[in-house]
Amino acid sequence: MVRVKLCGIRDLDTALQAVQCGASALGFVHHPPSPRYISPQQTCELVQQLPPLVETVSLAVKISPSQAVEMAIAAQTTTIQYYGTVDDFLQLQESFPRAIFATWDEHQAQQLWRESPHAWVLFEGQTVHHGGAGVKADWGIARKLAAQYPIILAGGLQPENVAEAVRAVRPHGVDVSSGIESERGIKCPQRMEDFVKAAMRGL
Ligand SMILES: O=C(O)c1ccccc1N[C@@H]1O[C@H](COP(=O)(O)O)[C@@H](O)[C@H]1O
Repeated sequence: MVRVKLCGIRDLDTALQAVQCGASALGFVHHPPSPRYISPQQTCELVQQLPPLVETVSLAVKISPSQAVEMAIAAQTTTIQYYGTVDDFLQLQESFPRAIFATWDEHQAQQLWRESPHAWVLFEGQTVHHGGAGVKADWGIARKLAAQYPIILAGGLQPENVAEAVRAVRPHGVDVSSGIESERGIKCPQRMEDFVKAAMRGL
């Protein structure tokens, strides 16, 4: 079964709807320039009201490994999705093993796997602003990577294309932010539900 992460959650109602739809993970963006920004403290309050058995992911963008860990501890999230260098990610893994390395660069993924073969990679589209922009990943490269190690596919996924993406890439999981919104930063309950159903249909 493909795992589904719905990212950019900012309030409890949306978080509970996402869980109800069958999402296996919820993402929280602690990156101030993002329209989906939520502070670690607000995330902590929200996370405490979630039912058990739901993975919660803090997005750490271009900050040091120690700041990323501090942030996840404050947010009380289970996992860190990290945007930075391979070296910093390797350091992060030492203190916070439940971490995912986000990249659009095939060579960075390979470099990481040479150092840490069990590292989790989220492969997304290439953007200037580090994700959340609806830019599609290169599914050909993603397929090649997924044949080597399980990956999470992100970037430009929507209810309309996620089943095809799952069939083409065969990832462990998929991740979406802008593709389930009615407007920038505002999640659409119907699109969240359609996305999870379509992702499950893909396999
Ligand atoms: O969602 C954001 O605002 C965001 C900000 C900074 C880094 C990552 C962000 N989101 C992640 O980007 C990818 C792809 O998003 P989309 O579906 O193409 O909109 C996804 O992993 C989000 O978690």
